[in-house]
Amino acid sequence: MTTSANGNFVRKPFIAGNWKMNMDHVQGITLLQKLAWTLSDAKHDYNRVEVAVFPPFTDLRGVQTLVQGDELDVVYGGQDLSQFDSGAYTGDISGQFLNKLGCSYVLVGHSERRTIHNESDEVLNAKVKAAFRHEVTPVLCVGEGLEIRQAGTHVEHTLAQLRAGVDGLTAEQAAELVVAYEPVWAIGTGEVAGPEDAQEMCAAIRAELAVLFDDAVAAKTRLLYGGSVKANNAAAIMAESDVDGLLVGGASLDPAEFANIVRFESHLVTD
Ligand SMILES: O=C(CO)COP(=O)(O)O
Repeated sequence: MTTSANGNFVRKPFIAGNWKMNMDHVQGITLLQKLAWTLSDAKHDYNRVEVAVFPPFTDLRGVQTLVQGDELDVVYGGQDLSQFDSGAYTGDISGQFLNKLGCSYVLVGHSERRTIHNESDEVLNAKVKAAFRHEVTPVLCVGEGLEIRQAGTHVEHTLAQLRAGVDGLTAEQAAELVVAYEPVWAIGTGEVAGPEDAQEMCAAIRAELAVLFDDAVAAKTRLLYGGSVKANNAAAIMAESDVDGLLVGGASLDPAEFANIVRFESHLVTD
């Protein structure tokens, strides 16, 4: 992350937990309550670091009720949305429904959607646009598999996904968008990309946004890293100048561990 002379962050850090297909709606409420209590005990400043969770669709109504009832500052979002607004699309979820449930964000193009559900760049671009149509901010996920990393073409590959994902967006939308770099080989494997790998790609994404839009957009878009993030590696990754946040899978299911990731600032090594 980048700080200005007064110690404030230039872009507000964003720490997000992707619960994937874990936690039924009862378990989800317990997890969120524990997370909120832990952060409250630690006097977490939500104005300084934004905290988001991405529960399964079936948990969202319960999450909304808890967030509203207890006036939590945690924001939340869906893990996917349809590129369509309504109609005969069995099993799909409209961005309008997510908006109505108070979702601030939605994940688009997670590698598990790209691989298991064969979602193409064209479909993902339509989903990004659908999210904006319904006033839900998309978190566009990009990243390479192991073979591409080994071939050394990971930057090219990831930037191609980025270009396809943001095609046709306005500068204003691009500045609001969040992009998550998640190298597939580092997801759920315990294999974490080093802070320098995260920085290399986030810097490349920012430079590409400056080319596709302009410098002002590139300076605003928040870029996340995801892949085997834990409390013990979060601070080092967040110390990189172009990394503005973390998209956490497994470790977000443990409220104490996730709270420690949110509180990465207390783990920063100071000279
Ligand atoms: O895919 C991820 C978050 O979206 C990362 O998952 P893990 O943190 O479990 O590696």
